[in-house]
Amino acid sequence: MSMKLLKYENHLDLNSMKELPDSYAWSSVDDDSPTSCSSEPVPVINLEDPNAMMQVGHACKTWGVFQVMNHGVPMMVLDEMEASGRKLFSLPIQQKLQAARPVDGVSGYGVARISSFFPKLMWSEGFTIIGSPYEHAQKLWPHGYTHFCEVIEEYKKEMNTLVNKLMWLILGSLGITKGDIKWAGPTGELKEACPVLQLNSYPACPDPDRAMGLAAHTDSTLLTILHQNNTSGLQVQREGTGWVTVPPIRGALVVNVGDLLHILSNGLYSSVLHRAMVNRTQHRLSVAYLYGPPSNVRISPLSKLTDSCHPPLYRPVTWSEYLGTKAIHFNKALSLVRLCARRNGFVDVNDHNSVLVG
Ligand SMILES: C=C1C[C@]23C[C@H]1CC[C@H]2[C@@]12CCC[C@@](C)(C(=O)O1)[C@H]2[C@@H]3C(=O)O
Ligand SMILES: O=C(O)CCC(=O)C(=O)O
Ligand SMILES: [Fe+2]
Repeated sequence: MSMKLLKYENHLDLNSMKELPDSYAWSSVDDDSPTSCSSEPVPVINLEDPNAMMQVGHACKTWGVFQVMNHGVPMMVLDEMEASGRKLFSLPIQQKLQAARPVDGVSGYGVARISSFFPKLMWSEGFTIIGSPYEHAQKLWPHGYTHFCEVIEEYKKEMNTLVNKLMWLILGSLGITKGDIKWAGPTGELKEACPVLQLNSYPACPDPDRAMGLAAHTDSTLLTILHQNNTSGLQVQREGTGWVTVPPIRGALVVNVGDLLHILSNGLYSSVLHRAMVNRTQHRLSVAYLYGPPSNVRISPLSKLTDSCHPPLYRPVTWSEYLGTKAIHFNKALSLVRLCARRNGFVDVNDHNSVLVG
């Protein structure tokens, strides 16, 4: 029997397993348990606050993650997305496998793409939608796919509006205006890259302290907007503190700084390392809207943010080039597009284009 089939068989069992199989036991998970009780909470920003831009900038600089309220996305759109996600993941495994992600593909049903970089399996299943959801939905619900498609399209529309709002707040906080962004249209709308929607399902787990829902990673995006249901599990790593839980707040959305915003801001705003934990009794669901630049745009540090004292730290890269690097090198991808010496004076060993400065 092939490994792929075995993995999917294990998946089939995730919802009913009474014990954690060894292949899912991450021995080191509780060595670095969260310190969230004692630490400062992840910032929660009211987007209607006149000071929102300053707060967003501060959160990007000091955390790389924040939650937003009064973001303009109707509660009903969030609830319907959640219900549709639940419906999808509660289908029988054979049905879900009709829409399985091809071995060399990106969209469809399957285990986390980053699984291959880890020796143990993750306690989760994912569904990636790129472009139109019709093809997948038709395979999942041959006789009733239109509602799912409508929900996805509506969700993407709302997320696109919000991502525009957030991008301009973030760029504004860096002193960047519309004329500085090549991929902004005449009325300031950011030309839409093909957005990616990632649905994640984390079934209740018999031994949550030894399991991992989604292993630590940064997103290969400019921004990610995450909707989590009422079950906690998302944790972010903060320098000097450790893992901090991002508590679910009804109606709020989590915003992550991704690697491409890290590059665009010349490292002023750092992409955030995050992971998802699982729990013993509740099924957890999350929906990530992954926002990147249009495919022909090369992202490099904004010239307004660089001068002779602050040279560009990264070389230009398109979203798809970066995804390709990430798919091969995973968490070394960002240092592989880095040009200059690190602030601590060392040159990254992976970086063959390094120039020492200062
Ligand atoms: C556009 C993207 C961004 C991807 C790859 C591709 C499609 C799915 C995205 C995710 C979603 C889940 C976490 C992640 C780490 C994963 O494994 O798949 C993400 C990855 C990335 O941000 O690198
Ligand atoms: O489920 C979560 O809270 C995290 C999901 C995530 O990090 C992702 O989809 O990229
Ligand atoms: Fe993520």
